[in-house]
Amino acid sequence: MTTLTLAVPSKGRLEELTRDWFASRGLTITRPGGARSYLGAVEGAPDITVRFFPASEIARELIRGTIDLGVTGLDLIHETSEQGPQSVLAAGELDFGHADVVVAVPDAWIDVTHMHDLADVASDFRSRHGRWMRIATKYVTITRQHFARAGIAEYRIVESLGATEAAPASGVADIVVDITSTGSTLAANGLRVLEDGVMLKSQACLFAARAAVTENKRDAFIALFEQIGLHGRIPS
Ligand SMILES: Nc1ncnc2c1ncn2[C@@H]1O[C@H](COP(=O)(O)OP(=O)(O)OP(=O)(O)O)[C@@H](O)[C@H]1O
Ligand SMILES: O=P(O)(O)OC[C@H]1O[C@H](OP(=O)(O)OP(=O)(O)O)[C@H](O)[C@@H]1O
Repeated sequence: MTTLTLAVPSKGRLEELTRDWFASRGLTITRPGGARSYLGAVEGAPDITVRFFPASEIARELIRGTIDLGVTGLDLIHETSEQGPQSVLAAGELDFGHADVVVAVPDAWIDVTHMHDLADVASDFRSRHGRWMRIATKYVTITRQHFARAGIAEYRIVESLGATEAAPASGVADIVVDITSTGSTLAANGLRVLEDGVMLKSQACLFAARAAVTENKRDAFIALFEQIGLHGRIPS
């Protein structure tokens, strides 16, 4: 029997929604070893092995090809590989986990409404303040690519793994690149998204590893995709 390895978010906001999504398609994901076990199963489908990983590790392992299928945010695929979605096979958008990766500046920067204004600020920053403009983010790849496209090179990235929106007020950085859905965290921290500051629109997606769709796994993919309503969506 050919086995498919499916990775499911182990924590965070995507965990429950992913399990709900599969359940609504008749696949009940179980965690026989309890909440702290990282191995799972699908009821009635012994040919599927479930592994629980943080969403960011699912992106990494899909790109490496150590798992066959996984659910993660599109933002994390873009962030984990310079090649973005080309580094994996997209199987379906799951219509939850909608959020945008954005550039946001302090409300007080009233003259800065677009990326071209930010380009002016960045090029003057050093002469005015004696240092580069600093961007707090965990989205280093996405920021570099987007700022290069906008012609902005004069900045420094301050890597931030949590509470990124606090960085400008605490003096750790000047602006942020972060993910947002309701916008309330940015607003609560006195930050405003530039009018052309949406860098990426993300949602949770099902991806397959490029190396996974082999001849001997093809039937297993077809059976699973039939069951979850992604008929004809076998990536190739
Ligand atoms: N505010 C949000 N609204 C909707 N989706 C979000 C939001 N924040 C994050 N996401 C999506 O969920 C994914 C995982 O975010 P989450 O914060 O749950 O990550 P995690 O890996 O569990 O946590 P950590 O970053 O602390 O390890 C993000 O990459 C993004 O696709
Ligand atoms: O636009 P909003 O609805 O305010 O959401 C934005 C927040 O959501 C995410 O954090 P999360 O809540 O996942 O926690 P984290 O900061 O620990 O990653 C993200 O990092 C933002 O901080």
